[in-house]
Amino acid sequence: MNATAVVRATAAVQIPSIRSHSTGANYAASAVSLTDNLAIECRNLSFAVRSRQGNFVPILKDCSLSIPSGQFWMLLGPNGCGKSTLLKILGGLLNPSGGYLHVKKPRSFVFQNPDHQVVMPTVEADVAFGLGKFDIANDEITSRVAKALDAVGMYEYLQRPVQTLSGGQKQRVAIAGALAEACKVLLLDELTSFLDEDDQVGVVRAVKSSLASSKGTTALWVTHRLEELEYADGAAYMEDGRVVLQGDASTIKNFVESKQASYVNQINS
Ligand SMILES: Nc1ncnc2c1ncn2[C@@H]1O[C@H](COP(=O)(O)OP(=O)(O)OP(=O)(O)O)[C@@H](O)[C@H]1O
Repeated sequence: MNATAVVRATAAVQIPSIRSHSTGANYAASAVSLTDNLAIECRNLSFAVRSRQGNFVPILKDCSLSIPSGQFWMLLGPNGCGKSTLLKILGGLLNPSGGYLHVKKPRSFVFQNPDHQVVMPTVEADVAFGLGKFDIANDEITSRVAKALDAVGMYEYLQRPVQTLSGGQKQRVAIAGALAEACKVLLLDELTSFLDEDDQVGVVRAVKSSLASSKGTTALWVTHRLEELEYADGAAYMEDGRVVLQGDASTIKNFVESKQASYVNQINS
């Protein structure tokens, strides 16, 4: 598939549902890749929650998305359309009710509020923290931490206590933690929503430059900010639980702007 082509997100392949419904707890995601070039591939994903009355409420419906390896993509759409839900499914934090899912691993999820994930006393200790689960030598840990902090422009903060960092600097440390673990897919949920304008630009640029210095890491970034699209290789737009359009960033930007203009026209007429 041409990565920059605009693709109407329709279900090209009919894949039977793995479950007809789910709270998701015991879904055994059978990961099958259609194409090795894709870091993320989902087709006809569905996800439902159970209401207090016991009914299943669909959140994702026939949701399909393909993201090539090594690219920086953004996911946009109106409030409540399902962006965070899709991201959590891609990150393995939620299990889909049905459909087809492939995400390259290891994958890392970076949350909106950096205070929830930057937890160690110093920057160096925080980035090294996640490496404790691997059987690697101290020299290798030191080297990975240095490279990851360098990739997000934070190497000079190595010894800084984390409580002295700005929100954007904490976000970058959280991203460095994911990069140090050599993640193949980086999932970032509205990182810039808590940040001032300088920090917002710093974080989005850090992701962009860290992908350039990594070996094929792919990032998917949920945002409401159209101006961030200038950093993206591609983007997808969701409405009502499904991706309605995916393609190059400028096409998605034009699409969203024309939707906004037609909405303004409607309320003015
Ligand atoms: N556990 C849940 N129980 C009930 N409804 C849920 C649950 N999780 C999500 N929803 C609903 O699913 C829909 C999609 O939520 P989600 O957070 O994925 O949207 P979003 O596109 O990320 O929204 P926003 O841009 O406002 O962050 C919303 O209507 C939300 O209220």
